[in-house]
Amino acid sequence: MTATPAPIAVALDAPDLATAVGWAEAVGPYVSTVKVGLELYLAHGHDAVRRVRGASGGRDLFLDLKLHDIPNTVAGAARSVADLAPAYLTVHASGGTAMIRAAAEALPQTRITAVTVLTSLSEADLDAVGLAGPALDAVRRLAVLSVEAGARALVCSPREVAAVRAAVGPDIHLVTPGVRPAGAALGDQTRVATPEQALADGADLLVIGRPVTAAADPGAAAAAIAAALAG
Ligand SMILES: O=C(O)c1cc(=O)[nH]c(=O)n1[C@@H]1O[C@H](COP(=O)(O)O)[C@@H](O)[C@H]1O
Repeated sequence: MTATPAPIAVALDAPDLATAVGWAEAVGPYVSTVKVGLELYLAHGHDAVRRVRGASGGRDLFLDLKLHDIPNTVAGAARSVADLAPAYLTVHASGGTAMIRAAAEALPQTRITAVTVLTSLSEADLDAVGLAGPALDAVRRLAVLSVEAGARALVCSPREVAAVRAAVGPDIHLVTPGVRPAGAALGDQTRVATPEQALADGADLLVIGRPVTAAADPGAAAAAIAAALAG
């Protein structure tokens, strides 16, 4: 077990609970956080969250449900997961100020984490959905709006993290998916950087899924990334 686990949230995007529990056990010694997202939560719910958290050795919980609805509904959804005491709960920043505030008020102990612009989206994708202009402009605008509404963490790509840090200051946790060790397959991610670069640019927590969980030995993959970050 490493003395200080690395600031990594491993995305436990597994089709079944047994696989997710195995990954959580393997990576728990090396990482600070485990992330449960829609694939696992929608199939197995609260029980899955408790099981993987236990298997990880009690690492912090990042509950990635990307809530996006009217404020009353989002507040209710946030209350529905209060007993899991997540350190982070995601909402889509584009849901707007009142929605983010409703989540923050419903779950004051949790860092409501606003997802700015998905790391899978390219500049061309943004054009197509009517968000013309550099991704950075939209990310920065949504970041500032979210923090003003009570978000205490933000998700952006590692390419934008330095600019977002400059815009929101030191107290907001910046979380970056779209992290790929050099040479790793990008999959569906487009706005990416290496773990070392993301951390150097000011990220507090790196979300990493397939580079760890698709490896032959997920524990060894997590340990290698953690060691690279420590070095
Ligand atoms: O909110 C997230 O965690 C998230 C936001 C985002 O913009 N991009 C993104 O990839 N994610 C999540 O981060 C994880 C990335 O997984 P890999 O691409 O396998 O490393 C997945 O669980 C995504 O759902």
